[in-house]
Amino acid sequence: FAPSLNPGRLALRKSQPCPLKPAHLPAILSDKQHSVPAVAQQATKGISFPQLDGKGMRVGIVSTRWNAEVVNKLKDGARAGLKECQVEDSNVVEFEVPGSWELPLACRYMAQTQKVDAIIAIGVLVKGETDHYDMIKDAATDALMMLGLETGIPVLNGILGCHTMEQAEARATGDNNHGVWWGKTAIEMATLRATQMGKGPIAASGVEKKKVLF
Ligand SMILES: Nc1c(NC[C@H](O)[C@H](O)[C@H](O)CO)[nH]c(=O)[nH]c1=O
Ligand SMILES: CC(=O)[C@@H](O)COP(=O)(O)O
Repeated sequence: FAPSLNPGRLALRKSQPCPLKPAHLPAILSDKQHSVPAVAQQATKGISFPQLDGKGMRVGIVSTRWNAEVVNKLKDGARAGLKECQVEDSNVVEFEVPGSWELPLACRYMAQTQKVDAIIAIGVLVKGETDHYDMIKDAATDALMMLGLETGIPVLNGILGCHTMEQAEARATGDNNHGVWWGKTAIEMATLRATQMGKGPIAASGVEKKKVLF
């Protein structure tokens, strides 16, 4: 079992049983011997991050007003994740769109300015009575992926596709707030872009101050 790189997470979780089958243990041990109650598995889900330095990085958050209550919690999580990476509040630019369908285009407007190091798109799709959910879920997530590949700017997929509002709430709450991971993932990918492509950090370069588009 590889320990978390983030001491904070490790400290929070050290009293919980490890749900992973340690790679170095003999294969003779059955999965059953490693099984843990569902609740513990849920609590230990997630990802660890290396030490990240987002100083001087400028990050966009585009979010929906659909399912605003949960979306706002995810946004809080994303801001907290960015803060943990030393991104200054003044370097987080935010705007809203009606629904998840609108996220890719709004993110594209933001990406085209070339004044952000990463963009986090946040929305919550909850399956209703019609096929509308499936149409939006696949199209919007594909479009976000294409946008990142097309522009080279990391575009985070912060769209939750849930069958119930409870599922969405659970993923926007406490230690399971996915927004925190999205914030950190944004900085990890922006750092990769900076080191591999020599692009960014935007705020440190002062580029964003030359012409204000948003
Ligand atoms: N049902 C949900 C929507 N629907 C709205 C669409 O995203 C879009 O705004 C409309 O079709 C106009 O283009 N959006 C969500 O984000 N979440 C939903 O659960
Ligand atoms: C605009 C919508 O998202 C809506 O038409 C979806 O309807 P439903 O959630 O009942 O499938």
